[in-house]
Amino acid sequence: MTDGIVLTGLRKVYPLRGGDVVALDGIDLRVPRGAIHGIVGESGAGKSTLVRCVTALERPTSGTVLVDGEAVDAAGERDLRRVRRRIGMVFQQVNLFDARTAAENIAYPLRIAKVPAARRRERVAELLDLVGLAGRGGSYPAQLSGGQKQRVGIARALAADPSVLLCDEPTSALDAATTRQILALIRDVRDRVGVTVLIITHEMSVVREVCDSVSLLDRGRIVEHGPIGEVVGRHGTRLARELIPLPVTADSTTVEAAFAVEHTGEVFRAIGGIDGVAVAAGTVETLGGVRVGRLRLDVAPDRRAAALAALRQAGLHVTVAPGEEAA
Ligand SMILES: Nc1ncnc2c1ncn2[C@@H]1O[C@H](COP(=O)(O)OP(=O)(O)OP(=O)(O)O)[C@@H](O)[C@H]1O
Repeated sequence: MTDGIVLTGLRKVYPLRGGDVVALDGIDLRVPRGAIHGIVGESGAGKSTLVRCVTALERPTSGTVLVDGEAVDAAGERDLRRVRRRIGMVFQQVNLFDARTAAENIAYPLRIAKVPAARRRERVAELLDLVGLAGRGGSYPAQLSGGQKQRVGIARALAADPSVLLCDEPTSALDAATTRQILALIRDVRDRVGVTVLIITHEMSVVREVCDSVSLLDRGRIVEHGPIGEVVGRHGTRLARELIPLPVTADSTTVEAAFAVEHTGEVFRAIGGIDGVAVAAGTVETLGGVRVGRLRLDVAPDRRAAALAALRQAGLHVTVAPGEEAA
């Protein structure tokens, strides 16, 4: 049995009168048990369709979806209910019952599954504790902040002890500080209960902060994929560029450059060999568990084009102000 999520040759075509829409065009993806995987991509790339296929809300046109070794795509009505119970869903809009307390909202899927009342109470107390809301079970949604409501949403998604947590834009409605707390909670939940997490997002900061690996979806295909440490190290790729957002300088004589810290020696040797480049400032930060060095470099205006080419040749992610490249 293969644990986690395995998608093979997943294809989804929506037949429309004006011509078929190919929403997923042959997706192969494996997310091992306990991993946090991000799916990023522009609007229309196929992210929601992919989620709907994993939760069996949508039947793929062809290909297979396995969750912990069980074929979701081929499940019959009865199996489907059991398979769906293995998948917890967290959405941008939490959609709690306003007239029910946090505890009652969390207990709801357990009532549906006919879990006895005593066990329900026990489980709800465990879940409130897990999501950092111990003592708030009696609060109504209107008495909770956006972040607290999302905590209730996560507890509710985990109630039936799923093996997969699908998070569809889980933090898009939250401010930056609350986003960080919710992402830390998702990571903590993964560490404590070993759930496999798939996060659909359009925010690279979410990927940076919480994901172990990432796939970039473009017109129904995975065009870039890998562990965060690997994708940020790939030269000139879209994910590497977007995962290492360096502040763009408006000054044509300075540029920013980033590199994996283990290459510091080579990077400094390379810079030392390039005419007209000097290090002005530097810092190191950790990104998805990978240490990345950032440098601000002074570049002599008359050597600019050659210096930028040489820096890139040396494997640095170089960022210049828009319109400054040719200056
Ligand atoms: N039910 C449907 N019928 C027809 N076409 C659909 C249907 N659902 C999605 N599509 C099309 O499939 C493609 C992928 O859509 P999808 O919603 O999966 O993208 P997305 O990456 O989730 O976008 P967003 O970030 O805007 O939600 C789009 O071209 C969309 O118009």
